Amino acid sequence: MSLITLQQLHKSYRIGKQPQAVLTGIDLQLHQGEMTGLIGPSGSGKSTLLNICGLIDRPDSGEMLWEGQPVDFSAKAKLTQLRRRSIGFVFQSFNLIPVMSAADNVAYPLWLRGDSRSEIKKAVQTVLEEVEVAEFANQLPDALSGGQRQRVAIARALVKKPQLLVADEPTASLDEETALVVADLMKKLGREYGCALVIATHDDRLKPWCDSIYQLQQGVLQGGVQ
Ligand SMILES: Nc1ncnc2c1ncn2[C@@H]1O[C@H](COP(=O)(O)OP(=O)(O)OP(=O)(O)O)[C@@H](O)[C@H]1O
Repeated sequence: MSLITLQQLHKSYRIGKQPQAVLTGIDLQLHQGEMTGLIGPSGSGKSTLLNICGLIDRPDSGEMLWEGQPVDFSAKAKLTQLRRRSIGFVFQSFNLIPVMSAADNVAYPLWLRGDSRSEIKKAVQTVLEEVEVAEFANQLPDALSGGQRQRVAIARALVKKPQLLVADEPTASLDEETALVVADLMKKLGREYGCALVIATHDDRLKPWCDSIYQLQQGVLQGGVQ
């Protein structure tokens, strides 16, 4: 069974008096252990679709199933709980908290969840080693390179062992070599942690990492399993 099933999702934004249709009938399944790529021109709705998958935004109509159960977008507290517990996010601009060390940034989702200090310490150390930045644990984000910051952001997304990892242009701020290393790491760790990974990208070089790749054009998805 897929982790996430989207059925006939529609979403528009109102700009002035005019509604602008962005998603016009999206059908998609995301499977654990697999990487799904979304490509498409700027403004085609990739972030909008990721935000719905990540329970940050809601569709106007259509259904989203999580492990086969319909998601109720009006149940805000339940959505927040599911998002905190089960979804990790990686962004182009890393979104690390500048006044917190790399280790504390990674620990943050576990503090929010109320884990014990000893559990947090162990989990943070393990994941920082997996993304190969353990030696920078006590540094502030400003002291790290872009690639190192994105590794810390990946660690922060994975530390709670999410079922879904949502990545919006995760390599767009990185040089070519670093981008490919980061893509490789996300794919490897996504498999290891058994999460479904959905990634929006302009970067054609990431295609080989994707199990399925979809082009978002005029509100609908084209493509599929590679
Ligand atoms: N909160 C919002 N209010 C109004 N319009 C929005 C909002 N968010 C997105 N849009 C519009 O929806 C369309 C799709 O935007 P979206 O950010 O999803 O595209 P994208 O494919 O991710 O673009 P990019 O590749 O440039 O990041 C755009 O026309 C954008 O202006």
